[in-house]
Amino acid sequence: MNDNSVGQAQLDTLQKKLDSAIDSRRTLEEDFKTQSTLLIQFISKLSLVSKGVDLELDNRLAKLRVLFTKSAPIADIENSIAIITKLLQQHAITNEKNIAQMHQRFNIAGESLQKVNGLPNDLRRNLRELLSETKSTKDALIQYVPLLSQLLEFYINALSAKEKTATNGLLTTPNNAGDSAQTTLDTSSDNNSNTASTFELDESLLEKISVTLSALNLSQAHTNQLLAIKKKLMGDTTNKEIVNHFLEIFDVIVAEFKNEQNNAKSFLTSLSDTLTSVQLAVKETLETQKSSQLANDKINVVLQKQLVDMTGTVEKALSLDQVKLDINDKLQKIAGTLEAKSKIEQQSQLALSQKLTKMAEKVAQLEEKSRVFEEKLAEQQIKNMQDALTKLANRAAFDDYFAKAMVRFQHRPFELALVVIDIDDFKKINDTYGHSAGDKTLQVIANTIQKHVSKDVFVGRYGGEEFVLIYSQTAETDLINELNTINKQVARLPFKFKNNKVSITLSIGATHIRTDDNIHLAFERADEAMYKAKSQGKNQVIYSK
Ligand SMILES: Nc1nc2c(ncn2[C@@H]2O[C@H](COP(=O)(O)OP(=O)(O)OP(=O)(O)O)[C@@H](O)[C@H]2O)c(=O)[nH]1
Repeated sequence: MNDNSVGQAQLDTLQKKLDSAIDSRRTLEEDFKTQSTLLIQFISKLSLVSKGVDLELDNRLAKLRVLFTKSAPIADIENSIAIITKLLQQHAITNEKNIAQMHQRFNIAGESLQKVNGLPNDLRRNLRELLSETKSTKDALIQYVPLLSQLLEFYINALSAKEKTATNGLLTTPNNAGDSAQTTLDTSSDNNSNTASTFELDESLLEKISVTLSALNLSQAHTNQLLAIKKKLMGDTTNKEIVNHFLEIFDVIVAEFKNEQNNAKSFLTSLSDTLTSVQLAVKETLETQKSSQLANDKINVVLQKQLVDMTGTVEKALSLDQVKLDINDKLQKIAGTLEAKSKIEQQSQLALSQKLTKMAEKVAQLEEKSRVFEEKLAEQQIKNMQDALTKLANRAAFDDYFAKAMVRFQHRPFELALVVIDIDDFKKINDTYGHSAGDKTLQVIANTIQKHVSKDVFVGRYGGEEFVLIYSQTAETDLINELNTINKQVARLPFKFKNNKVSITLSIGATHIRTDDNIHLAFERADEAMYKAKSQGKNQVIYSK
């Protein structure tokens, strides 16, 4: 082999090593790009899930997504993740504060009840247990605070209402009781506190409680429990039973708080944990890159020096043979240095790809959790728009649907009609056969209406014994025919309460929306038509032009 071919072979080896170093670098960059895309997708999904929870969090996540999309410097990304982690921590603190406040209120109300004289022993024991349990665990969801406060208010009202009407000494209030929570249950007429005293609940109060309970959107299991308690409450006749059932209602609501809170808490905790570990992984990656950059820089210096040496060798050489020998020697050294360089790059690539794999696993785990949370949120949203008793759309869903229909109508008018349906003499059903019979009646009538309306008609429970329908493409005659059919179907329902056959009828008011209407005017017209049906003898449909 002549000198030229030895030199050429060395240069070829050098070229190959350089090529392989360039390839490793490219693979590294591609891997990083793939993982960045994965993170961008994850952050998008995360933004969707946490949307509306906190405006600032929404914005920060959007910014982080942009940073990833435009491959911003890793230090900026690290900074952005640190801010998001901090936000999540602040969120957790605010949440804790709200929960603490909620508990304080809960305990104040509970302790007031404890001060009531003459409470039965088992009730006192249950109450003590409930209070000590809620004191230590501090569980509650802020969205339920107004409902729970309302319920507590009913409870206190129930006791003080009896104060005023108690003429038989069953309930009295001590003269110094300035605080409504100091209401005293006095069983002086019967000193045995276990003996049940008569306590007739104010009907409007029961109705308010019933409506409040229906407005609570709890899980299916808790809703069933509440319905069962509500049923028992309607048949209660003694103080002891009523108070016990109120406490059972609290128990169900507290249990629901716990479930909901645990779900949200565990999601936020794992979100925060994952972001922290992503932040750590990014930091480590940055450090790995920095140290591999340092090692590379050092090698480059060595290479540089070796190349300079080689030039010096040629300049200083006395003979061609010596040049050959020296260059050969230097080329060996350069090849060794390049090999070391490529090894460092491979190691750094391996370390980086291991970290990215770990990160991707974490992201996948969190994606799964956020999917479950997303499903729960969607379920909750459906429940928020549904009436718990009849399973029809509720008032909120109606308001939303009708408002959107009105916007479409104002954009381009079409046959948009609104119908208000009210059950006739419904109070009589409640008064004669009890509230449970009334509830059952509402369910059966809701099903019958739903069964006999055309497809695509919106059916909702407006409240109490009132239903609303929205028709989107039905002309006057067809609308009146369909409403008459519904009316007849309901009148034919074979209701039987306490062995009495009962016929229940409807009063129905309907109208088409006019171009000069607004939501309020249209509703009033349909409502007036319904009242006209009532005043003209009930059990009929009135259409208002
Ligand atoms: N069982 C039950 N009753 C309810 C519910 N919501 C409202 N009510 C009752 O519905 C009744 C409505 O009575 P009113 O408004 O006097 O009307 P009505 O007896 O139907 O009389 P007309 O409208 O004149 O035919 C009241 O007794 C309410 O307590 C509920 O969710 N369940």
